Amino acid sequence: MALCPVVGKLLHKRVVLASASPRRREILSNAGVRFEVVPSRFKEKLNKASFSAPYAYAVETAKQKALDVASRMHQKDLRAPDVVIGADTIVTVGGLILEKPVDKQDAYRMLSSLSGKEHSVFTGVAIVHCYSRDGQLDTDISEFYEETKVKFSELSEELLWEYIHSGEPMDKAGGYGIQALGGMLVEYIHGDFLNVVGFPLNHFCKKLAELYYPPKPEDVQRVKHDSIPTVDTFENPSDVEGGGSEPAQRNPGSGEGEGWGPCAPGAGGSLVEAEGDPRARGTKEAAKCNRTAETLPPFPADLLELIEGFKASKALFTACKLKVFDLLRDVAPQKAVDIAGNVDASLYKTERLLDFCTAVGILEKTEQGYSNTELANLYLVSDSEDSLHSFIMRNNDHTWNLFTHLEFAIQEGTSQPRRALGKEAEDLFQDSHPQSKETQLQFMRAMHGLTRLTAHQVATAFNLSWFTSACDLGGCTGALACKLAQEYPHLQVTVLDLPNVMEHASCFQPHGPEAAQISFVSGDFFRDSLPRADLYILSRILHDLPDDRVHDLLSRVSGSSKPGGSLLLVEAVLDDEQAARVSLMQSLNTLVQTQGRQRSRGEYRRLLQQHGFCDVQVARVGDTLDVFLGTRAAP
Ligand SMILES: O=c1[nH]cc([C@@H]2O[C@H](COP(=O)(O)OP(=O)(O)OP(=O)(O)O)[C@@H](O)[C@H]2O)c(=O)[nH]1
Repeated sequence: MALCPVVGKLLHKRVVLASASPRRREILSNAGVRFEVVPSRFKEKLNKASFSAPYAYAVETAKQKALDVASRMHQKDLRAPDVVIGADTIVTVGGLILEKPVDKQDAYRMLSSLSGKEHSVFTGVAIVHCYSRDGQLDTDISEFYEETKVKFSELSEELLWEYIHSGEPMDKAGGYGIQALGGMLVEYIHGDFLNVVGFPLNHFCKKLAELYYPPKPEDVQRVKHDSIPTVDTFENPSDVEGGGSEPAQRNPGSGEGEGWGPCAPGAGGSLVEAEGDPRARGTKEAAKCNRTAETLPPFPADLLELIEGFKASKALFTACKLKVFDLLRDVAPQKAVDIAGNVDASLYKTERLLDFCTAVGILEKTEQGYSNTELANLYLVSDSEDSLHSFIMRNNDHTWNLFTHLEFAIQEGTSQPRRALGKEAEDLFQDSHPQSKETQLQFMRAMHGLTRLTAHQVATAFNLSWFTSACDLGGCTGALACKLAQEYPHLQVTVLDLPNVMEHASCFQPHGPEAAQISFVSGDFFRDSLPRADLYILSRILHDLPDDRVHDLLSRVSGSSKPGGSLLLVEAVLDDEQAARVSLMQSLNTLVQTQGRQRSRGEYRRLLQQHGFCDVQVARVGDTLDVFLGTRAAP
């Protein structure tokens, strides 16, 4: 692949990304760069007025971020990394520089100044090559910036506040994330999209090419000014023999603005080398080393992520189990020593865990200590409204064990609760296998968090306003019922679930006005008569059941439905290409846990029709869920 040789030049180096931005991390790792993350502690408070142009401010800030990390790492290890990359993204409008908003009012101020206008996004980048000379840090700095123009639509007050309350603006330059909800505000962009997201990858590759493959005078005519060189363009004997592997050193005679000097004759065409200079010797060795790097196959970044992915999951599970995010919700920032003391763990190892959490964007680290990111406050704190803490703990305590038996599930074609948990698959959802109150509550909280993630979209996938009564079969904590009641004030919703679930449902009952619309009924939808309703709901139930039980349940629902009544079915389906990876992973989850199976959209549609539900409509919700609405025909 043409881009690989450029990025491949970094493969044998210790590369550090001096940034806490999860977006920068993702962009660089998607490009196959292997690197460590050490967030910079440089305070972004240079005097903006002292810069001739906004981009100069971004470039200088990027440089200071990278230098801060280089010098800290050098002091700590007495060895700096080979390359440190720093970046800074700003937005400019009407002569003002906008950085990350400090609070919601600030986000409002920023976003309203962008409404209906074109603005510029600048990302400054510094690539700092580090060398150790007599114990001192020496650096060669290469810097550049990229500009992208973005135009916003006119934004209503309501939209602005809704967007601000989503929490997305808070850690983003200019108060928006073009890659997520913020993309909806954008009318057009001119330039590099990834530059807006935080890292101008294309310009970065060109810069690397310029550094590692400086054109020889005779090549100047051959190289298109703005192209990223490929192997074909540059691979020739003199390039391989003499260099092109280490960045070309600045010609001592050339000024800062002149960029990188052309090759010195006799040094293989690309390096200025001094006899006896250890740095030059290192360069020769590296050149030999990188000769093979050029012919290496593409770096398997995605594969490595797959191989090691379980370690990242386990680190998150551990931080949740130690309630690190609860601790930091209450008091932040906190130093590692205080957090370790609070969670009763080793200081050194806690610090490693906290730094990992910082690197993956769920904690922030400053000189004052660690704090939760917005994401952690929303989802990782154990008692937040949208908490996924119990879902994470369920994965840690339950699903993890099941997945260690995946090979048996595949070989034997059976689910594995007996081997993994000492239970039968059918006992997982039944009263027949009593669970401790804590396990039951953990399961219910996990389902609650998961259901809430998509409940609004499920409730509004179709216009359900003409129904007056609904029954959510296996509706657990009533998370979906609650959204339905909020959306449709004339709808009465019954939640039917097993007695062991209903026993704890009161812990989740809503307190708002919608509480009066919801009732909880204890029962087994396979045995007891179903509460009367003109809309039945089966949300994420059928995939856990084998075919005979699916037919059994659907015929009971169909038998209870009046002509004109409907069934709303919610399931992750198997055959949608876009969602293939997530759905396939869920299908592994189903096969290891239960006797059910994931089905295709066509299969669910046929199942509904077979049981008398016609005019089946389907809507896609989020990345994975399909919502089906079928109407009971007259028998
Ligand atoms: O559309 C988007 N625009 C910007 C972003 C993110 O915004 C921040 C910009 O902040 P900064 O450059 O100061 O970087 P930090 O996040 O503070 O990390 P450092 O440790 O590098 O200072 C950046 O994260 C962009 O990715 C976005 O996501 N979308």
